[in-house]
Amino acid sequence: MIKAGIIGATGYAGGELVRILLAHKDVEIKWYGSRSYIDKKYSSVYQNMFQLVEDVCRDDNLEALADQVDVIFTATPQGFCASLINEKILSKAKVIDLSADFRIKNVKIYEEWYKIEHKAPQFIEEAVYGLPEINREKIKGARLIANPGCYPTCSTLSIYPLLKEGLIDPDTIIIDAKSGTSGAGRGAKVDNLYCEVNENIKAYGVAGHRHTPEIEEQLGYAAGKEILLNFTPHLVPMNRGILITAYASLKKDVSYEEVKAAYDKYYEKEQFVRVLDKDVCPQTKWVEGSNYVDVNFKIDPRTHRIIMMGAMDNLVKGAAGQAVQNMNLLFGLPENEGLNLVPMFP
Ligand SMILES: NC(=O)C1=CN([C@@H]2O[C@H](COP(=O)(O)OP(=O)(O)OC[C@H]3O[C@@H](n4cnc5c(N)ncnc54)[C@H](OP(=O)(O)O)[C@@H]3O)[C@@H](O)[C@H]2O)C=CC1
Ligand SMILES: CC(=O)N[C@@H](CCC(=O)OP(=O)(O)O)C(=O)O
Repeated sequence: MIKAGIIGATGYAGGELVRILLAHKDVEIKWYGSRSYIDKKYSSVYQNMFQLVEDVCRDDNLEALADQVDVIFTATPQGFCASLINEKILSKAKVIDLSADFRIKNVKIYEEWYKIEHKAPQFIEEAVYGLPEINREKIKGARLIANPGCYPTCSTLSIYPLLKEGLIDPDTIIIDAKSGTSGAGRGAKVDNLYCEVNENIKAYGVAGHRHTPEIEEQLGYAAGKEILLNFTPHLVPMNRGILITAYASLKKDVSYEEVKAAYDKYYEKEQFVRVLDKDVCPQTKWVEGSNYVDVNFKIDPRTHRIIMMGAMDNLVKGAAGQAVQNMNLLFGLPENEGLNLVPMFP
C-alpha cells in the first residue's frame, strides 16, 4: 500500500484528492492536513465523507509527514510548498505539488506573475511538469512533480498537436477560457458569492492572468520557440468544468483529415484525451467527474484560421485526477488506477 498525506485536504482540490484516493486500491490516506480544522473530524468538514473517513485533520507539517508517508500532495495556496520543501523531505517522500510553485522554469517570471518571492528556486530545475501525455517518461523518475494548472492543462492539450506538427502560426494564438466557480477554491471571497456568480458571466485577469506564462512556456516547447499569446478566462455560474476555445492562423491549407491525423498521432493511445468525432463540440457536462479532456477542432476556410476546443473537469484532470495519474506513474502502477471515473450526466 502507498501511504499518502494530503496537505490542504480541506480545500476543493484536496477534497477531490480524498474522493479519488479513497477508491484507489493501492493507496491509504494517512494524513488529512489543515490549518483551520486541526483535531476536527475530516467528515465534519465534508459531510459527503460521513462514515467513509473517520480521521481527524492534522496540522500541516511537511517534515513530520515525510517520515510517515510515501507521497505528499500539497493542495495549498501558491508559495506554501516552496516555503517548506527541502532535501530531507524529498529524500523520504515523493511530492506532488498542485500549486504553481514549480511549474514555471524561469523564477523571475514566476515572481513577476505571482507577486511572491520564490522560497526554493533550487528545486525548480529538478521539478517535472506533470502532464503525463507529454512528459510521461520524465515523470516516472521524478521526486517533485509540478502538477499543471487547470487552464494550462486544457489549453495545452487542445493546441499541442497542431504546434508540434507545424500546422498553426504560434504567434497568432488566442485562448478564450471559461471555468466553474470551484476553480477559485473554497475560501470565502466576495467575487464567488452566489449573487455575484449566479446568472452572470464575466472575464477576469484580462491580459494578466497568471496562467498565461505557464501556457506560453508549455506551448513554446511544442513550437520550438518562445511564444506570446492572449489568454482570457471567464467565470461562469457552474460548479465544475473548464471550456477553452482557441484560435490560430493556419500556416497552410489543410483538410479535416490532415488535422485529425495530427491529433490522432499524439492522442490515439491516450486514455484520458478523447478526440471527438467530426463537428462534435466538447462540453463540460460530458467530462464532469472524470479524468477526461475532450478535444476537437474546426477549420474556418473563410478566415484561414482553425478553432481548437477542449473541455475538462477542473478538479479532476485539472487538479486531483492528474495528480493521481502522476502518482501512479511515480510508483509504477497502471496509469489509470483509480481513475476509471465515468463522467456523470446530467
Ligand atoms: N480549484 C481548482 O480547480 C484547482 C486548484 N489548484 C490548486 O490547488 C491548490 C488548492 O486550491 P483549492 O483547493 O482550489 O483552494 P482552497 O482554497 O479550496 O483550499 C486551500 C487549502 O489550503 C489550505 N491552506 C490555506 N491557507 C494555507 C496556508 N497558509 N498554509 C497551509 N495550508 C493552507 C486550506 O486549509 P485550511 O483552510 O483547512 O487550513 C485548504 O485546505 C492551489 O494551489 C490551486 O491553485 C490547481 C488546479 C485546479
Ligand atoms: C475560476 C478561478 O478562479 N480559477 C483559478 C484557476 C484555478 C486554479 O486553482 O489555478 P491553478 O490551476 O493554477 O492551481 C484562477 O483563475 O486563478
